[in-house]
Amino acid sequence: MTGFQAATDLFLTWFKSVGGEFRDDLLEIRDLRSRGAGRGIIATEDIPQETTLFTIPRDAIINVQTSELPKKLPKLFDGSIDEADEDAESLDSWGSLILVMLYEFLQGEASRWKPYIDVLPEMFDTPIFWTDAELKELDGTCLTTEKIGKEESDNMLRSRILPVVLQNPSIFYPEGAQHLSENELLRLAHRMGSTIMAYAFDLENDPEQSEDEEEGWVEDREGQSMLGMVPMADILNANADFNAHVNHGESLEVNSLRSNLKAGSEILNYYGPLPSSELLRRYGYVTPEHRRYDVAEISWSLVRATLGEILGLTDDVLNEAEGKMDEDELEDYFIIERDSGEPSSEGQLTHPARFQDVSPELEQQIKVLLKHLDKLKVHHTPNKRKRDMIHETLIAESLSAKLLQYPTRVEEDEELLQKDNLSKRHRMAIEVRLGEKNLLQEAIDLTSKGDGDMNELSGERVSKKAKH
Ligand SMILES: C[S@@+](CC[C@H](N)C(=O)[O-])C[C@H]1O[C@@H](n2cnc3c(N)ncnc32)[C@H](O)[C@@H]1O
Repeated sequence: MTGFQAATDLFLTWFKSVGGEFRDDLLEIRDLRSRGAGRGIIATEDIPQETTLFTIPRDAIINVQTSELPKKLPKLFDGSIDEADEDAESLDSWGSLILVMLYEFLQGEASRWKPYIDVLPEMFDTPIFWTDAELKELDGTCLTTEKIGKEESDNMLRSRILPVVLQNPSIFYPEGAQHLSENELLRLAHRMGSTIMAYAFDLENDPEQSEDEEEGWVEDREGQSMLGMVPMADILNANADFNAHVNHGESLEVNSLRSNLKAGSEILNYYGPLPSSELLRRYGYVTPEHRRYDVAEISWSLVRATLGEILGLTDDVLNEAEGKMDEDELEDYFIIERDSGEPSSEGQLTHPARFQDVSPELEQQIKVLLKHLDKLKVHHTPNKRKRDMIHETLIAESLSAKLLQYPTRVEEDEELLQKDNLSKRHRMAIEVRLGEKNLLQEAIDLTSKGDGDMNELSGERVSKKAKH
């Protein structure tokens, strides 16, 4: 038996010993590493709709209510720390759970969750762990350095999390245990943070309990919900086309959703309508089913520069007109996305995702800018038809300019994906950028339907330029 299988078996035995119920007669935890999906849960029989597949008692969850750590450092967790220090922020649910996970991890055999912690990952494919060369493949996509947030996480962990462990070694380490160096601790804190990002659940109240008790499972401090690590529910992989649902009651219950869940199918949870970029950022994987939710971001500065080009206006003029706009109305970025609809109650994707419009917010901002240009008498668009033409041309050309910001073209990406020697990370980066480009092309096609008009305007611009 491999170490991987042995760890799975120990975990399942432990899960039952803490009161978890698992329908072994219907399900099996399988090794899905050959398809890059770690562990997953597979149906071994056909499963009827609304079958309870497994149940997790609330005290088997790891969080601030079940771990011993908050009892040992009460001031830190009850929000009363540093009341005298106005600059001190209390830990949010994220920071609290990182500390709890560090504590439980460092406790080793002394943690009551040890067999569960042993099946949590040591390595991640989320971009926060990518090398610079790997990150380069994401150039032009929504996954910017800021969005990936390595530096911000480092700072948060160094300033808020590590000092707590370093100042309280006798709490975090069992007697005789070797203490980690600051760098080792930082690596471990990143690992715990990423585990929480990809595995933790937002816990909802047990409706029965919250009726008569004030203290519920939703931590209402500053409106934040309570995060928790939920053994077994997080062995489930997930997709946009899914077949199971987690119910938050007295215990957490995972139920089947489909009327026809066949033996051999993987039981899949749902993380929400996430675009490939966000799925990669939070969970370190992508799937074809999530592509329908892909998004691209276009900056206002690019649209503005394109408008300057089309109308032959200088930056000064554009600045002046923009200066007349209400600052609250001025967005820096616009999201381009399809109308993807909702999955059915059985978790199926029944409608194709289609564009309705490129971005009503962008259209509105362009409209306001054109109105101010008109008022300044630097550019007059005499009739609606002409204004619409400028609109369409501007949007289509801005989207085309955005396409040029990716270092590779669609055809190159498609060719690269045919290779079978690509690393997993490289392949995922290509999927993300290709998804964005396909989306932008679809938006261009939608905008370019009135091509005749656009040609007319482009022709006008060319002749205008030629005159200068
Ligand atoms: C909550 S865990 C699911 C259990 C996980 N497979 C394991 O072995 O621990 C979430 C992680 O599982 C992987 N995962 C989830 N759904 C996946 C899918 N459809 N395809 C590939 N990997 C998936 C990703 O690595 C993700 O970060």
